[in-house]
Amino acid sequence: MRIDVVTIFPGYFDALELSLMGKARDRGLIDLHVHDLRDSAHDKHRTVDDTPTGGGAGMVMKPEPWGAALDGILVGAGAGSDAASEAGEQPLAEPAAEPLIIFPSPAGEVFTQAMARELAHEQHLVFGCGRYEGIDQRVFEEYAERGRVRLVSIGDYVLNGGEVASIAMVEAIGRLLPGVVGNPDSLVEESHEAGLLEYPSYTKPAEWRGRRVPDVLLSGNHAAIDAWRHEQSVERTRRVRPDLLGD
Ligand SMILES: Nc1nc2cc(Br)ccc2s1
Repeated sequence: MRIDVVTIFPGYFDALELSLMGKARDRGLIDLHVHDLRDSAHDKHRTVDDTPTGGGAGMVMKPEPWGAALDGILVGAGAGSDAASEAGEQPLAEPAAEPLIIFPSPAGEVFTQAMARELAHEQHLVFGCGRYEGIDQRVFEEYAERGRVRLVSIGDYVLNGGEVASIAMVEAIGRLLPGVVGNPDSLVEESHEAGLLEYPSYTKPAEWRGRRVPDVLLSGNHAAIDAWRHEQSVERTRRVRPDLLGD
């Protein structure tokens, strides 16, 4: 999977050089490209924001730098117009899959494990990280007309920008790609994977500060263990997230 990120704070994405995401990149499972939006701001001061038209507090991200940055990514991916297609000729190679552009936004659809699974099938994702009071609305309109755009929220709270949300989504999606996590079985019984929260986990020692591991887990009776774990998942979900059960 190719992932492009547009941001005024590229340094945030150094976090994706670590751990599993870093290994996935080293192994070519994820091809990450981070673009500084200011490199697409061609005025003398590399301006990316301006005051809100109609008044109001804060600043809004200007459309021109976003247009230059996203065009550069889309045309580079063969998803925008190019000389061959403009000349009406057949492209030499099969055009690349059309990228999906994701703008993290508190006003977006809520990101879920189901969406992570869905997006893990994409060949090319582009994350546009807004800051300030957001991005000029015409950017969303422009790219929704030319391709696929989704505004996505990672929760009902407001961050200072889309970078942290993008990192969260890249990790949630990236870990589902074949070969990224060592044992794919570990993806099956996680919270939200089957619409339930995961059961509590234990390891050695069998007793710690007078607290024993539940006897069933020491029984070797795997049918009983599976039943206990499912019961624990349902009980935890009903207690903590009854909405997931439709209650
Ligand atoms: N929860 C979220 N808050 C924000 C704030 C900004 Br500014 C941009 C994107 C997001 S996603």
